[in-house]
Amino acid sequence: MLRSKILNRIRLLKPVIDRRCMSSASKTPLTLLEVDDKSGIATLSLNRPPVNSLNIDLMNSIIESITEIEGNKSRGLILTSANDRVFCAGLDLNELHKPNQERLKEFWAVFQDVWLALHLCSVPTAAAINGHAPAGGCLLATACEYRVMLPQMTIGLNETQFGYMAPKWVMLSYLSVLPRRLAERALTQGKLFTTAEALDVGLVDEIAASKEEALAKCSTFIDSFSKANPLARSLTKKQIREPDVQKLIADRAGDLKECLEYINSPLLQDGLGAYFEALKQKSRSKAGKS
Ligand SMILES: CC/C=C\C/C=C\C/C=C/C=C/CC(=O)SCCNC(=O)CCNC(=O)[C@H](O)C(C)(C)COP(=O)(O)OP(=O)(O)OC[C@H]1O[C@@H](n2cnc3c(N)ncnc32)[C@H](O)[C@@H]1OP(=O)(O)O
Repeated sequence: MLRSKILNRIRLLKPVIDRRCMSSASKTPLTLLEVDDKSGIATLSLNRPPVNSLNIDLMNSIIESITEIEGNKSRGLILTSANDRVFCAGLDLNELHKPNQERLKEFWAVFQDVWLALHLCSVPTAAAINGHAPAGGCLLATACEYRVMLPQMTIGLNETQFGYMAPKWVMLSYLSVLPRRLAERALTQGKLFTTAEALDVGLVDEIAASKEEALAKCSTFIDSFSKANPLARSLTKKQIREPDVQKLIADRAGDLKECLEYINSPLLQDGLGAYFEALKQKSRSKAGKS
């Protein structure tokens, strides 16, 4: 009964995700998908310069790739970045700052979809975190089952640093990896963990000296399921993740409404504007422009 319920729910989910995927074709490859013909493991690289910030097109491209990977019977999915400094800079602040309301609704729905698609992905998933992973970038990493990170990077849900509170389902993704007291402290502080700190608290599982080593460690993790029946493994993962997923699926409209109110509030728009300006200023001074 529960199995068919879960499968039906996934089928219900899929049409939403598939329909969204068809709606936008990006001109440049926002994601690069390679399947190793020996191991059968798919590597999905985020490829939206300069920092893989998540806009509608990139998130649709990720969803499309996950749907393709699940359909082509890949043995596993490794999520990584084509950029050697940044894994993913989180949500594209251009989508949140002074947003077009219709676009913001679509943006948020796709944000919900990309988490559901990755969190419920039927094949084993691992993140080779070869760059900084703040906020939404951290969410993509925690949606995966295993995380390998390179040194001297940062990862964490830093929303309170720019005046936001992460949505409930984003917090749940953190709580699926960190003990509650630590997750609460990190969320309220908006903490960005260094690679060493992230390993220490269990936010990441291993550290690798290079991207190649990180990919190899992720492949070893995926190989650890070689003796498990793929369907039984997938159903077991979905059953364990079902309660968290249900909290979003049961009230996607409510989550969207709360997000719109929150993002559009003047206080938050001011905070976000100042934060975004500081980022641009930092970038300009780095490039030697005053
Ligand atoms: C009740 C609650 C319900 C709902 C809640 C409502 C809303 C919640 C909102 C929520 C969730 C938010 C999650 C998010 O992901 S918001 C985004 C958070 N991201 C960040 O804070 C990261 C910011 N970026 C950085 O820290 C750094 O850029 C870096 C560490 C990722 C990389 O540093 P670099 O030194 O390599 O690069 P920079 O010079 O800083 O940047 C280069 C370039 O990229 C621009 N940029 C950086 N990050 C973003 C971004 N997230 N979006 C858009 N653009 C970004 C940066 O401005 C530079 O651009 P220019 O060169 O100035 O053009």
